[in-house]
Amino acid sequence: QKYWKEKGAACIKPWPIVGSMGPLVFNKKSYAGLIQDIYNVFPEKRCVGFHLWLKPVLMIRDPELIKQIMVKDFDTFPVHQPLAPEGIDSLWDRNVFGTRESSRWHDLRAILSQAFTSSKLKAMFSLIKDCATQTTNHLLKQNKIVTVDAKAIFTKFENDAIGTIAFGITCNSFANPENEFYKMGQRLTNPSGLNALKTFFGYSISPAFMKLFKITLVPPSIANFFKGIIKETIDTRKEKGIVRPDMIHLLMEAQKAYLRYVDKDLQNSSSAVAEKRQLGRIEQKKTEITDEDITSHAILFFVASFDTTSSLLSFMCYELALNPDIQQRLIGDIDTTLEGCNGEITYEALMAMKYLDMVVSETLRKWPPTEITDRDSIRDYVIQPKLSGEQPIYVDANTSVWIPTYAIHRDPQYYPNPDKFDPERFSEENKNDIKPFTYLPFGAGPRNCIGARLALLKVKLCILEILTKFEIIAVEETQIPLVLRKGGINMPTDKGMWVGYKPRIIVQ
Ligand code: HEM
Repeated sequence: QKYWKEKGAACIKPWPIVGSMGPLVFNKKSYAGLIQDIYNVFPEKRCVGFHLWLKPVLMIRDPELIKQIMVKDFDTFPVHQPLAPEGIDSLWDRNVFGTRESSRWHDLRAILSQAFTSSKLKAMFSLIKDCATQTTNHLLKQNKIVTVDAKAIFTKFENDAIGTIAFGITCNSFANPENEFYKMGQRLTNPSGLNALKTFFGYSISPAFMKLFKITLVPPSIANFFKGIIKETIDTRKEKGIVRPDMIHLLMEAQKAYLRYVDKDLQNSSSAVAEKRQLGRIEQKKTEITDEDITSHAILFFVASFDTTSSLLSFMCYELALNPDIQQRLIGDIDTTLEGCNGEITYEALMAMKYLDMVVSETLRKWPPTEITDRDSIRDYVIQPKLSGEQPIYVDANTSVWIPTYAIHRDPQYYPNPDKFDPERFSEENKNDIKPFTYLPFGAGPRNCIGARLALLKVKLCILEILTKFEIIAVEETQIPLVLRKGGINMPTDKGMWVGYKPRIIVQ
């Protein structure tokens, strides 16, 4: 408390050792609930100080200030809080999320952005559609109402989708639920015990402890498994000249472009040219991409999309089950769209579906898969007073600031009746009323989610496939209202998200 008082910010009184995380640690609150509580303590303040264990963190409440930090003053806040001490996890440190080197981040971001252009997404469309079809076929096979925890279905869908897009492999987790890739993916994204602790809190508890015991973010057994897959894929592709419209291909192309560049460069060996080469490398934005880097990014894509995408799909099914009017309108829209393209959905037709987009947007508003996002300052910074009675707030270099996405999305001053699932908030007429920087499911500014367009494509395609064949209904097991699990991070629910998938046509 003293720390933030001296820096000029209102602050929540920390508990010894656990700081402000007590309610989470002692299973009294979900992570989302805790964020909301911290957010609500000082409703009139633009920011509030709290403690992540012993580490002081500043939560930014005011949308204007969020814009200032994420966009205008990006140069001061260009990185996320490191998840592990630098140097301990070479596999993680080099990817676009983990790197703290500004020029490398810029280059990687430029290379990776090419994977998410409309033409690349179009090329991936059929790979994703196959996974969505396998999901519906699995449910259809049973030819009855299938009652299931939606999350269990969509983790399989997402595993297969990211397997094919980022690793270049076909899994079909429905036909083959014991596949090693799925099991390793579960271990990677659902860490338990010490692993869970370190991925979330490790660095803020004690970087020295992590360094001493060489605790890595991606445990060596899992890293080696994924490294093996990537190596095999790269070798086979090089050997057989295979070209597939996925992310490995893109990174392999970037790797080749760099090697061509260095090759050409090394033909001139005088020292004068060396300097030119140095400049040229910066100007031409050529970043070396090693096989390790490709592995690192494949793992990053897995981690970044596995839980987020499957959560979004699960929450959407839950809300549709509880809101049959909304679901019927969506089904009507889907049927009309399919009629317009002879029963075979196209990328363009899917992207043009307005009501589907409204339903997805509202799900992301009510249930954002990532409760917060963050930025670290790389130099000292002052938040100048703006409201009467405010004083300057001094943010030292290497301070973390948090953007409380979940709490903002549930704040009634921005979204009246926030617990109501209402896609109309995102209609053509209404969406312009949403205050800038109060809708942040994919973050904002230059460091926003690079995979947002891919995520939306996957989710829309999958839900369309499902609603073509099924109606989603509430069943006895459906928890109403839905309760987030106390002590849980990344929006887990207390009792799962059980719904029924009722075939629209039962085959006799
Ligand atoms: C519903 C699904 C998803 C949600 C809700 C989501 C959300 C987010 C959020 C909130 C951030 C931080 C943004 C910021 O701080 O401004 C982020 C970053 C990121 N996301 Fe996503 N994400 C999703 C899916 C994906 C997918 C499918 C991929 C890639 C395959 C992906 C790759 C990334 C990467 C690489 C970053 C870090 C970008 C950087 O630091 O430059 N995400 N995501």
